[in-house]
Amino acid sequence: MIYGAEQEFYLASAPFLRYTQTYLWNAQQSGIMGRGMEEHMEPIIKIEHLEKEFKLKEMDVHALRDVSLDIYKGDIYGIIGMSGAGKSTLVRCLNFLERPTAGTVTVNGKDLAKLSEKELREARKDIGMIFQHFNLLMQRSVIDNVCFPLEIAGMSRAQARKKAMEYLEIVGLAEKAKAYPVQLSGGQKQRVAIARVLASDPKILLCDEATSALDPQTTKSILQLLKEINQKYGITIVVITHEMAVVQEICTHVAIIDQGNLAEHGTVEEIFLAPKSREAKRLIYQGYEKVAEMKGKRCVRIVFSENSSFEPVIGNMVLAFKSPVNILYANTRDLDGVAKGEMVLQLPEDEELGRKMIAYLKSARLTVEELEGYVD
Ligand SMILES: Nc1ncnc2c1ncn2[C@@H]1O[C@H](COP(=O)(O)OP(=O)(O)OP(=O)(O)O)[C@@H](O)[C@H]1O
Repeated sequence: MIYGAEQEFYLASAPFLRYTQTYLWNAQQSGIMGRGMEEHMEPIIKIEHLEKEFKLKEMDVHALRDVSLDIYKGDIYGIIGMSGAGKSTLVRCLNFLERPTAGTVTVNGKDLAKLSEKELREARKDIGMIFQHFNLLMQRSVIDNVCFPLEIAGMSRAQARKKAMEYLEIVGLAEKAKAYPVQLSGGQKQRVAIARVLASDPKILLCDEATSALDPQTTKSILQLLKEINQKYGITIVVITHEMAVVQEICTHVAIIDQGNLAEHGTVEEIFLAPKSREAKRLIYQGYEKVAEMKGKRCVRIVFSENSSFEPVIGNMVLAFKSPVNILYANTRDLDGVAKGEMVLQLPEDEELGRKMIAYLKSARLTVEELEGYVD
């Protein structure tokens, strides 16, 4: 493998462990190493049996229940669920903005609950955060917004400005350095927030609904920027969202939170190909227009995970069984840059024929899942 500037930086300036993690991350990205080898790596974030209860006057709110999750260096981990599911609470527990009621959060090998206030402040330097409403200082120019945390950390003004300009270049906003936040679009404001957080050299970036206030096109460009940052700097990213499209666009992994419980987690591909929990199915099927027509019928969802097309398989099946099938939904989705086709078919009423068709589709190496009973 060829060592680039980033690896040299790690070799020169960081302890062996950090270099090893970067090497493993790069090996994983370049396909040298399979995901299975992670078993031998420590997760960068380890959440074990996390509970969070808010005690209110009128009642207690149990926001998180027994959530356990491992996030590895280089992952872009989506946390998805409905409003009030507990996503923000979970992410705020990762830097102890919220203290868990029970369970442990270990970041970079440190159990956050065991740290003193000073050690916790130190540990938080590795964890950056961006928000839905950008949280910029409106009275300060773009460059001063990026400089602000650097100067607070003790960097000289000249040094801070130099570093801030470097990061404004990275996010494509160097020419707006002297502008004020009020003069920027939503997407530009989020870019400033990203430059500001990157300037502090975080190892982990938490994004709390970072694209929810943006239009679809701007959302795409910000997600693309986050992906570039992940790939270029190896920063682990945790993305909170209620939109499956965001998860599909950039995440490698996803955890689905439902009423404070971890409903399901895995790679985005695993969950997309075969969602198991009701909440995962609801999220995956939410784009289906003809859901009402699927009720009470023998429907199957098939997914192409390879580079081929549905038509010959379906056409050949209809010819082989001499029985038509009804196509209720067909679509292609881009999962982290890889096109996946999905289709919902209504099979014939005849039980035996339906079973044979399912076997036929499976023999064509399609992922086949019976929908009956899941569609609401
Ligand atoms: N500081 C708090 N005090 C009391 N209850 C809280 C507090 N923060 C969150 N909750 C409650 O915990 C539950 C989970 O809230 P949380 O904000 O984590 O959900 P969410 O999935 O992020 O929702 P949304 O997508 O709407 O932001 C909700 O019932 C919420 O009312």
